[in-house]
Amino acid sequence: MSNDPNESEMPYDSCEDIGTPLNVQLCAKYKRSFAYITMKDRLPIILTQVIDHMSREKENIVNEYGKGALEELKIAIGKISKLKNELQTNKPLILLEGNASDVTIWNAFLKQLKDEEGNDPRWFHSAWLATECYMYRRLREAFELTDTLTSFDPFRSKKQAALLDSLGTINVLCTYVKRLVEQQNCHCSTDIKNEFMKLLYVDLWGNRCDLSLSGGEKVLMEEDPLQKIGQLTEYILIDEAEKVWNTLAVNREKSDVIVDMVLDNAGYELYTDLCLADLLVTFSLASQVRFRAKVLPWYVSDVCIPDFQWTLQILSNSENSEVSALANRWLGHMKSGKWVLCADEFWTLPHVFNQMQNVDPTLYQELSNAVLMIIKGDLNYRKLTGDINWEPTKPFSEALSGFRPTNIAALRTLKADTICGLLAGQAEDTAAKSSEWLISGQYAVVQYSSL
Ligand SMILES: O=P(O)(O)OC[C@@]1(O)O[C@H](CO)[C@@H](O)[C@@H]1O
Ligand SMILES: [Mn+2]
Repeated sequence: MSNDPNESEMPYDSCEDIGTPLNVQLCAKYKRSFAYITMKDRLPIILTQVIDHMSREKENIVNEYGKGALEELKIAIGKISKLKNELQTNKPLILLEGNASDVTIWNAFLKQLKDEEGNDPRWFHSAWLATECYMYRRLREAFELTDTLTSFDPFRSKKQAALLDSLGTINVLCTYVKRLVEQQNCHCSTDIKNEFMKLLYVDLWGNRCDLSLSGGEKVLMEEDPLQKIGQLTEYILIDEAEKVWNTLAVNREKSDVIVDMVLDNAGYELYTDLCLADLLVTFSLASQVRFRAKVLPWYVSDVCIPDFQWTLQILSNSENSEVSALANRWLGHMKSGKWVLCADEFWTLPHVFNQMQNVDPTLYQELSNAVLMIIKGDLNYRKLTGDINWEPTKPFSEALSGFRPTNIAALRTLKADTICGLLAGQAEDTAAKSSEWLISGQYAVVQYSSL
């Protein structure tokens, strides 16, 4: 039993004082896992911040959502407080209420989520992926069941601040991208490849900006991203960017070349996604980019439809003429159909990706029509590789366990204790440099799996 005085009050009955065993799904019952730290400390902090935000902003919320919102705010705060208590006292996960389209799938999932002894699922004793996704879905339920707050996003102000706090870096990147795409005819294919690689790495490191990991604390971007990527090469543990380029180059200027970009965080990361997507359509590496956003507020900073639309709008109204011009160019891509914004329920279900073909065959089929899926971020990587504590040298394509709708590029900064595809000894060498290498966001991978 730990000597943590707080812990003795919490019934973490059979949490084991070990790390996650090999080839087992990440779970908070292993006290030396990031799952345990997340469940015990990080998620309660995020829920507390939501409650504080709602209390502090109640007048503004009532102004925006109507006076009926005041009473419903109080009820929602009560539900979120109850959710936090259930989590902290390791209670069984209860079924979702309401008739939202995903409730049936969620509840079927929860009913099969028994533990080894066939007991009901609990926060510290069921798969971390399931319980953390469940927390965000229960948070959504607190608003979904109201009359006035059904569209309330408790993370909206944080996501908007994440963009506004990065305007310095955005301005620098904008100057570079605007000049690049406006001189589109004076670049030979070598140039285009070089520019693609630069924006791919800028997009990769944009994933460091994640408010879930930071527990909602601001993540400021202040430097020149193009300079910065040159200094970060050593932190890319696996770099298959060349294979990503080759998949695009071989299909360049063909018709019907679709690239799906599965988005992660709003703010600066989304801006880097848009910059990369502009290069893809401008230099005919893709005839269409389909952005895959979330249908509900997710892991604090993930992109929902309103966040995407707000980002384009706020930038198109920027006082900086270059930022405004580039954003208007992007609104043009949306209007022309070169860019499409999609939101699919699957990305906010608890399922790992190799279950997609059964759970959402339509989405799987759609993705199969793309030449490439660019999958952003840590949570998506965890779902992609089954959220299993693989041997670090497990080949990436094997870890996908049969999920292969098309060619896949995963761009991830490491923020959870699972990895695959490393060379022999690479995990040990990196751990010797930084004990937090798997969870700090300091290291990254660009991993590729061909169809
Ligand atoms: O997917 P993202 O935004 O890159 O990271 C999501 C994250 O912050 O949330 C989970 C832990 O709470 C981990 O997957 C990771 O640390
Ligand atoms: Mn995220």
